[in-house]
Amino acid sequence: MAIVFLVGIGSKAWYAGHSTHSYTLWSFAVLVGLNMLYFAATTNRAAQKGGLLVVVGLLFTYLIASGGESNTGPLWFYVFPPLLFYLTNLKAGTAMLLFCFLLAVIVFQFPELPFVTAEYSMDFKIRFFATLIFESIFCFVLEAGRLRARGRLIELAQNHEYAARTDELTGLSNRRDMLNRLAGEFSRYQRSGHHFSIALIDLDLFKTINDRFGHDAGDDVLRRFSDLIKNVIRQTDIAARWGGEEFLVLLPDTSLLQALTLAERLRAEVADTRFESGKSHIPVTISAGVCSIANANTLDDLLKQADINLYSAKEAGRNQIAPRVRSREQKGAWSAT
Ligand SMILES: Nc1nc2c(ncn2[C@@H]2O[C@H](COP(=O)(O)OP(=O)(O)OP(=O)(O)O)[C@@H](O)[C@H]2O)c(=O)[nH]1
Repeated sequence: MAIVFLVGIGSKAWYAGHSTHSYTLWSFAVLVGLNMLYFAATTNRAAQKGGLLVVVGLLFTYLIASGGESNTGPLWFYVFPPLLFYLTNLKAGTAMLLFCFLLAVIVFQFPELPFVTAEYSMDFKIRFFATLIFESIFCFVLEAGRLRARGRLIELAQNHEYAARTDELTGLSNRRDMLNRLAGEFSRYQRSGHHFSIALIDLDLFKTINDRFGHDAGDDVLRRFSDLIKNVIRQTDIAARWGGEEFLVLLPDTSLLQALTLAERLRAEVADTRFESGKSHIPVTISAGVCSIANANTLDDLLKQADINLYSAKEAGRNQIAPRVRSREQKGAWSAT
């Protein structure tokens, strides 16, 4: 758009017989064009903005010093404040505006300088600065308001995005987020063959806990158990509240045996932790069904198999992990039976 303007006004000056003025405006159009070509070749946005600002600064200095056609050149100065804030930020824009004011002061104060050919009346100079200062302050306030609103919108969007994928009570991922992550991990497995496992965990006899100690105490157990999971899993693992008192842990790059080891560590940790409601001790244990993608064809299969394993852990008396495991000589390592 700037090029069209410069070429158009330059052509008008040409027909009006101001050939020097038109050549200068066309030269600026070429500089703007070169700046765009540079950006197309390098995609360096910062250099492109910097170049454009230099070109625009030079152009406005020329317009003020030469007066343009019929001494109307300084009118173009009013484009500068919004353009500067648009191209830079509040701080840099303000600094550059002050620099432009300085240039205008120099041109107005020293008409004998060799490049200054225009003459302006004192009334014009006073009104020019007054209106420009008013416009600059107005642009600054608008831009500051725009930035504040933008920051607030980004914060709101982030909060909504967080709420949409997080379980409110425990702070873990919710079921929807876990389904997305499972789909992502399954695609990674199909692409690169990286195995992963899941552990479906259920708090044993949770209804009894609620009935004996109250719903708030039950909520507290869910929160404390979630904290335990966060401490036991690796940073790359993801834990989610799958629903009610059921949790699902996704373990990337983990074999079935490694997943069983982790589930067993978590089971032991819960059994060893003292949960309390007031002064009463709440007996809390977990059961878990573990499954590896190596033993399933699809995600549905994987989840079904983990559920079946959880069911057999419950059937076998709770406070245990399935598939059943037996310990090897190495402490902490497990093998499926
Ligand atoms: N406090 C609390 N309780 C919940 C929440 N979500 C689900 N529950 C309760 O969890 C209990 C689950 O009970 P059941 O599905 O019968 O299972 P269980 O008592 O854990 O028995 P098993 O799973 O067989 O060991 C129900 O009483 C639900 O009301 C929650 O957010 N807070």
